[in-house]
Amino acid sequence: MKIAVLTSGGDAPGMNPAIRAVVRAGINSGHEVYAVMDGYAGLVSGSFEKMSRKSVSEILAKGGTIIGTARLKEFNKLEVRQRAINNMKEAGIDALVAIGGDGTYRGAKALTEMGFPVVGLPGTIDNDLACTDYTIGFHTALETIVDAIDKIRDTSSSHQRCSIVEVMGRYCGDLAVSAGLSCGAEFIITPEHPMNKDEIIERLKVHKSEGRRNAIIVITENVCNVHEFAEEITQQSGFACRATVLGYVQRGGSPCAEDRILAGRMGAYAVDLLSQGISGVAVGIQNSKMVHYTFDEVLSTPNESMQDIYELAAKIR
Ligand SMILES: Nc1ncnc2c1ncn2[C@@H]1O[C@H](COP(=O)(O)OP(=O)(O)O)[C@@H](O)[C@H]1O
Ligand SMILES: O=P(O)(O)OC[C@H]1O[C@](O)(COP(=O)(O)O)[C@@H](O)[C@@H]1O
Ligand SMILES: [Mg+2]
Repeated sequence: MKIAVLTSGGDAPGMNPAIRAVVRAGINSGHEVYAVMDGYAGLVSGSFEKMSRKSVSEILAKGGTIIGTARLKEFNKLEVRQRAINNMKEAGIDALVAIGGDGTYRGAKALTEMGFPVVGLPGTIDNDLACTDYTIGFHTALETIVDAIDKIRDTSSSHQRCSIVEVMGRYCGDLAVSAGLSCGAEFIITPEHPMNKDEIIERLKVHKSEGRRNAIIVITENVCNVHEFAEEITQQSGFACRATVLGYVQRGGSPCAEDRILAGRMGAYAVDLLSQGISGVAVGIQNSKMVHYTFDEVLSTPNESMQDIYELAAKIR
């Protein structure tokens, strides 16, 4: 079988180990493996490169994705996807492994509905996909955030300030809650558990009156304007407050061991599925076991895998 592999949407640490696993497991199972450059854009332009064992050597520790990624709006058009399928058929490609997040899965579902076999791997720092406990990249981004917040705590405490730290996640609070819990943040604000600003300011006043030197607020992006919120806190709470938007630093860097292993397992599992003639599904990890669900199931199921972490953060705050 000729298998193509692509990475799409926001890059995530661990995408390279996932590519490596698909290539190595594919070749070891007697398949040919092709890389598609720059996500769905490469499918549409027919940008394929045959991979060898050597072309994926020394990439386990590299951040980003060596085959590039893209966001291609036009992929929601039928004629654009048809061009992608025609290009794959012309190159003799039988199946595709698409590594990315929810948008990538929507594209993969659409290709599946057009009759082309696709298997999805969850590659996003956001952890915003259902039917998997973790996505590839989540743990590395979490470590980066924890390291940054610990550093912010040092300077915040020295100056007796309150610090707001905005983290990624798009509309999913999993990074914020996990980082907030790990760093003992005084407040964690997520789309799942938003908090009333007035209540936070009241609690900060109490905090200040108890002689506490600083406070950390971890917040998911897209919840509010953190600079305006910092100004309100400064005006009303008694704490001078600064906001830090962590930004793209969270997406870069060498994948942690957990992400490398997860990516390896998922890549090999995807090849096993295709070898068995199974497609139209996305791979996940649940209770340490590899699982697969249809794209429809993943995209229509609420993402509640971290429910217990949200509850724990509330219990031990
Ligand atoms: N409804 C859709 N139909 C077809 N393709 C889509 C759809 N939504 C997203 N995609 C494709 O998937 C790409 C990646 O999605 P995006 O949301 O940017 O990142 P991620 O996959 O990481 O969530 C998009 O740029 C687009 O090419
Ligand atoms: O790279 P861009 O286009 O600025 O997108 C930023 C978004 O990408 C992410 O880093 C990753 O999101 P996706 O995995 O959905 O692509 C989000 O956390 C963030 O909101
Ligand atoms: Mg996404």
